[in-house]
This record gives sequence, structure tokens and C-alpha cells, in this order.
Amino acid sequence: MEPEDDEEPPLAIAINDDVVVGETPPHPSNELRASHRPDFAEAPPVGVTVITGYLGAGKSTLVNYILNGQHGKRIAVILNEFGEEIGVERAMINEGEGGALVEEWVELANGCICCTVKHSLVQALEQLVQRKERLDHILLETTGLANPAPLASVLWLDEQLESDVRLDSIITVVDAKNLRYQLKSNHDSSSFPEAYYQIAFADVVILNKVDLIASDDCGVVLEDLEKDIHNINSLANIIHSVRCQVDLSKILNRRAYDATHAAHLEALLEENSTLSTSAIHDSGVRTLCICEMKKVDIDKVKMWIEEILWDKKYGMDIYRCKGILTVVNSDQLYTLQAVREVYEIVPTRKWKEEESRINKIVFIGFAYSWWKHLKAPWIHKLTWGFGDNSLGGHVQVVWVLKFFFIVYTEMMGIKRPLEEEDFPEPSFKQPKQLDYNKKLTSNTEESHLTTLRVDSPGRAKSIFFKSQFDGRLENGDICGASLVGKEFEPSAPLSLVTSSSREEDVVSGDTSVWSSFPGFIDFGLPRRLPQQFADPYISFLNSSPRKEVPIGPDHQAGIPLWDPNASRDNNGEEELMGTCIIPMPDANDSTIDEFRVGRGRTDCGCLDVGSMRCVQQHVTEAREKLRETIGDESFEELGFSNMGDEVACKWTPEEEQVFHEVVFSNPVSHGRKFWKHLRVAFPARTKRELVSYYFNVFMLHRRAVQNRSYSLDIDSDNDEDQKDAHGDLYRNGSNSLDPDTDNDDDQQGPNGECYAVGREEEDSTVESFGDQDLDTSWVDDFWSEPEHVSHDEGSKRNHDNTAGSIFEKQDAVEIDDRTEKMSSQETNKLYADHSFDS
Ligand SMILES: Nc1nc2c(ncn2[C@@H]2O[C@H](COP(=O)(O)OP(=O)(O)OP(=O)(O)O)[C@@H](O)[C@H]2O)c(=O)[nH]1
Repeated sequence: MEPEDDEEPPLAIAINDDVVVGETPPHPSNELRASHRPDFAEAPPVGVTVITGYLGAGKSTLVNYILNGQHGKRIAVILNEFGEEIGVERAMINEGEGGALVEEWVELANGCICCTVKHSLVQALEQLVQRKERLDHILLETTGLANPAPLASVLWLDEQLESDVRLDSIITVVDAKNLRYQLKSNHDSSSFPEAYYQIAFADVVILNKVDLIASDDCGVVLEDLEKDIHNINSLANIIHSVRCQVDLSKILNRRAYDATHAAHLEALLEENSTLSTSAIHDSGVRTLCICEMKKVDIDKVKMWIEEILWDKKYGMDIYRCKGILTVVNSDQLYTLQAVREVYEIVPTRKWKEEESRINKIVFIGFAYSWWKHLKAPWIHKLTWGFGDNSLGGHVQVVWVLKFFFIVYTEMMGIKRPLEEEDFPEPSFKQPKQLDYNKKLTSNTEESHLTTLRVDSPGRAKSIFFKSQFDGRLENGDICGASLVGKEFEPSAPLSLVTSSSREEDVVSGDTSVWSSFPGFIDFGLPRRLPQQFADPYISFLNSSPRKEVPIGPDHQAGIPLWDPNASRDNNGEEELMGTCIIPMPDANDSTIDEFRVGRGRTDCGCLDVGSMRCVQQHVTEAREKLRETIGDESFEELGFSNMGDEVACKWTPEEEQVFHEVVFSNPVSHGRKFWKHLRVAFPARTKRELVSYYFNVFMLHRRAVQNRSYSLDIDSDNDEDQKDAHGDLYRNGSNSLDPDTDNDDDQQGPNGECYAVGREEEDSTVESFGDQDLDTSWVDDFWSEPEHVSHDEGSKRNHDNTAGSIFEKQDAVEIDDRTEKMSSQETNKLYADHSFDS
């Protein structure tokens, strides 16, 4: 296992313009200490105002108001957005006429600031305060679904930051129109926990949108709302506002953490530390993001939005929607804003020349039924809303956790895009890789046209202390410099959407493949180019990476001897030996035979019985039946929605392609560890997601194909050739996607039917990992190359590997046998065991 803890964390943002390009920037934590910065040693700490509030309450309105205010302060803003909002937010931000100007845009697609990106937050702060001499204040706008507790703990309790940054105050913006509903729902059913905690932590509550309260009973309603707020937080100052136009002296430099407030905050933090994730996040909330390049007809969009918001036509309960639109016969950028059923579409400004005109709409709301609809044909209706009936590209549906974290400051006065030189020169050692790049690019260009995403909100894992946060995997480096210094060193093999050596290839890399990697900066900034493989053949010389498993009494669990006479009176572990815990069915019961496991389905009427499609259909039916039986809530809670092929929905086709490529390009026979490369290829994916995808989707698909393959159809020379997520053939080690005509029939059944590797699911699924952190460090040590599953006892119709790899084959059989026998429970246990080990 790599000594990750010793590594420097990836930089959040290359914000220090004093650093010469090419030089390693100084470690931020060193920079942070006043002793290392004699020039600024005396400078007072920079105040950080946390602006929080539920979805659509008016946080951005407040930020815009502050940035444009005549306060004379140089303000930096850190913005953590939820879902795929970056494009939307960025376009919507008023860059300030005479007010603050945006200097830098950075996205960290790592999760909710309150859950998973605290580490990145600290780094961003560290780097901001390095320029403290030009900075008076920092605003930190959270997502509408953030719990302020972890932020408060980072800003207030963190000793490292103490000297340079101080928590000035927590401002919570609430929506006067919707607050009642949110608090009542929280009271009745624990929905909207975020709204509750945001008020609980506030120093100031801005009771915004009072203009939306009917004027007749406005006074009474506001008084009641104030009572509600004070019931949650008696210390909060409440300010009424319309469009957050408040006296800024009541917002900035409050120095709220005097003795009284500090005690209050401390008590809250203490209380919060014991809360479970589900207590602080509404687990039903999802994000759906739709992108479309074509210009839209604004009337159709309005009709479509009204159907969604007002008629709830697609079963969605939308809490929040925002978007940018490019409209026919107009060069104006239109913004769409909706909070519950109130919406507006207004022209905001002219599209800039360098901007790519796009429609991008983000919906956030209660989610269960969305998924059903996403699979259903309403997608077509939905895109029909955009001008014409054709999709113009294929629709991707993915479930991903993605949040964006943007830092911009007013110091420079103009945007400073990253320099071309900030990005590493790629090395190109394998000409074949170039073909693959081209293929990937062309495959994905069309899919760039229409993108449909469903995002899931983050779940808090380590609530309080940043030391608990493992930023390595989840915390991708957005500027690339630090990754290049570590995982992307020239010799490090990396297989993903690799770059080519030519300039035009760099340009052609601007596809949705790139956009599926959150670790780059979108909107016109140069793409970070990952490095190529080292010589793939070199590791042929290495021995098998398989680890030795020690045996003997020192390493194995003790199993007591069977004693038929053991009585329950005995204490100790023997007492249950021989005692039937789960009653077994009566062997003489004839009805049991009917349902005997292993006989296959008796009720299947599919024409393509036994095909992967057939299996998938039955699994889906069983899943739906189970959902009906146990109810949606239990279904979600037990993790069934994160199990099996459902997991694939959280991945874009491009990501899946890269996943396959990475795994197959790092085969056991080459002594490679694909987990390591997966982590590099997917810096924003958690270990849990990687492992989950591997076991729930990748492995089951492979097994499905293998189970249906005939040994005679397989060219033994190409034993390691694999098909990727979309059925394209490529060869391990060579990274070639060149189809091998010898293997054209690899996936044909006895009657010549074709088995495409697609969205199928085998009869078994692997259980989800629940809400706990999955420590997959064992993956590095133990499960080095489980993908090498080439022999299948069960199907007797498998690859017949002949010459040249006997040693590998033995390994594979062992691994295969073990996975074959693993039930989902056992698999989970295996994860758990190894998490504990490591
Ligand atoms: N009528 C009315 N609308 C307001 C007021 N304040 C903000 N809005 C509108 O409410 C919508 C949401 O405002 P934002 O500032 O984007 O809300 P937010 O809290 O940043 O939203 P998220 O980023 O989704 O969390 C926008 O359409 C605003 O124009 C107000 O006082 N009255």
C-alpha cells in the first residue's frame, strides 16, 4: 500500500502568482504559518463569513449584493456549488460593475463542502491568505444542502488556520415564503434537516423574500416566522430583506464569536458531532442536470418548466432549478431561476464571444420517481422542449456525486485563466495509444451534444475534523500540477483518455470525455493532459503480483470441533455448534422442489431466454417487486438502489469506457495494479464508488459475457483481449482499440446470437456499502488483480487458455473460485474484513 498519508495533499488552486511556472509551489501549510511569512506576520487574520441557507433562499443574491456594494473591501469568494452548477453559476455571477471582479474560477468536484471537501476548503483558504496583503475579507457560500457545522469546525477550531483566518460569522439566508413548509416538514418527517441546522448555526438570519408574503397578513406571518427561527436559535439576529438588500455593516466584520456566541457554537458543534449522516442530509434529494447545445424556443421551455414545476408531470418535486439558456433569435444569455413553483426566465447579458453557447439546467429536488422516468421515454419529450424533436446526440443518464467548488477573487481585477504552461507536457511512448485517443474522442463527440445527469447529494462522512478526511482519492487536483508531481510521474502508467502529442489532438480532447473528469477547469481553459503509459511490456519481466496468504493457526480463525453432544449450557463459542439457528425447510415438502435454486427460471417467457437482456429484465422486475414489498424508504435505506446495475447509472459512458480501459490495460500478467490507476484516472471518485462499480457492474458484466462464451469461439492467443463498456474490443497491454477480426465472434451464442456488453446484470448483485466509509486500502494489498477471471467452473463454456500463462491461470482460477462462491453478503464481509485489517 502506498504511504498516502505522507504525501502532500493536492493543491486546490494555483492561486499564488508569485510561483514561477515549473517550480514546485511551497507547501501551503508552511506558507500559512506567520513565521514563514515575515512580511505579513503582523497582518490581522482575515475574516471569513460563511453564507448558508437552503436551496434558492438567496445566498448568491446576497453575495452579488455584497460584491457590488460600496464597502471598499477587497473580497474573495469561495463558492461551493451543488451538482453540475458550475456553468450555470459562473454565467450568472455578476462580475460587478464597479464592484468586485472575478479573477479565478476553480472547480473541485469532490463533494459537498460539509461532507467531503473540507480538506480542499482548507487548502483554498491557505492559498488565499498567502495573498493576505491584498485581501480584506472572504465570503464562503455553501451549497443549499450544506450543514454549517463542519465548516464552523474547520474555520474555528482548526489550529493551523487560526493565525491567518478567523470565522467572522455565519449568515443564514432563509426564504420567507418557503421556510414554514421546510420547518414543518422537518418537524413532521425530518425532511429538510439542512434548513434546520443552517438556522441553528446562524449568527444572523436574513429573512429574505418578504415581498412574497401576502401584504394583508405579512406582519403576522413574519412574526410567526421569527418565533420559529428563535425556537431553533434564540441568539440569532434576524434581519428582514428583499433581495438580500441589507445593511452590510450588520453582515461583515461582525466578529460574532465573542464569549456568548462561542459557547453557543461550541455546544452546537458538540451536539452535531453525534448526528448521523441521515440526520443532517435529506437522503431523498437528487440533482438532475440537462445540457443541450441547440438554441431553444423560450415558449416551449416555459411550457415544459411549468409542466414540471406546477403539474409535477414527471413526478418530480422540485425544490430548486437554475439554468442558462441560449435562445433562438437572440444573442442574450437567459437565466432560468426557480424555487419550488416560482420561476423566472430573464435575459441577463450578452453571450461573450469566447463562451460556448449552451443550455444547461439543473434541477434539485426529491428524487425517487425521477429514476423511473429517466429510463422512460419522457426523456424525448423533455428534449422536445428544446426546439425540435431530435435529440441531436444520445442521452446519457448517470448518477454521480458532484459538487463544485469555485474560488474567485477581486484582487487582479480581471480573470486570469490558467496558462498553457501550467499544464504538463504529455509523453507519448505508444503510437497505438493515439488510435485509441482518436477513437475515444470521436465516440464521445456526439455524446457531448446532449447530456443528462442525475446527481446524488453527498453524505457526510467525517463531520468534524479535517484530519479525518482522506483527501487523496476524493480530492482531485484541479490544476494538475501536484498530480503530475506524484501519481502522474512519467513512469507512472496511466490509462484513461490520454492525450496525443499533437496540438490538434489537444483541441479535439474537448469532448464530454473530458467533462466527465471533474479535475479540469471547464469553459475555455486549457485541458490538463494526463501522461501516457510507460512501456507496457516491461512488466512482463516482473513476477506475479499475487500476494502470499499466510496459513496456520497464527493467521486463521479457530473453528471449534464439531460436538454433536454440545449443550447450550456450555459457555463460550462452542455453545451454538450444532444448534439450528435458521430452520431448514422440510426436505420432504414437494412444493419446495418447485422453487429449487439452480434450476433456472421456470416462469420465463422471454424469446431470448437466458440472454443477458432476459436476465436483466428479471432482475429489474424482482427489484421493483422488492421495492413495492418493503417500501421505497427501506429499499433506499438497505442500499438496494446502490446495488447491481443501478450503480452503472452513476457513471457516464465515457467514464465506464475509461474504467474498462484502465482495468484491462493493467492486467495481472503484466504485474500491474489497476486499482492504483483507477484512482489516478478518477480523482473525484471515492474508493467506494470505484470498488462498487467494479463489483456491481464491471465484474458482473464480464462474467455474463464469459458465461455465454464458448471456448471454441475464443482465440487463445487473445486471452486477455477484452471488450470495453460499449462492446469495443481492445487488447490488454497494448492499449489498442483495434478490433481483432479473429475475435469478431467472441460474443456469439450457440445460435449465432450476439451478446453485446451493455447494461446487463447477472443474476447476482453485490450489496452496496451503505453509508459508511469504505476503506479500500486492502484493494492495493490484497485484491491486486481480481479481473483476471478467465476460467469458470460453473458455466463449463469458458475461455480455454492454452499456452504460455499457466502460472497466471492458476492465480485466476483461485480468484475466480473464490468470487464464484461469494454471495453478496460474503463479498461485503470480505470488504469489511479487509477494511479492518488495513
Ligand atoms: N421575489 C424575490 N425573489 C428573490 C429574492 N431574493 C432572491 N430572489 C430570487 O430567488 C432566486 C434564487 O436566488 P439565489 O440567490 O440564486 O438563491 P441561492 O440561495 O443562491 O440558491 P442556491 O444556489 O440554489 O442555493 C433567484 O431567482 C432570485 O432572483 C427576494 O427577496 N424576492
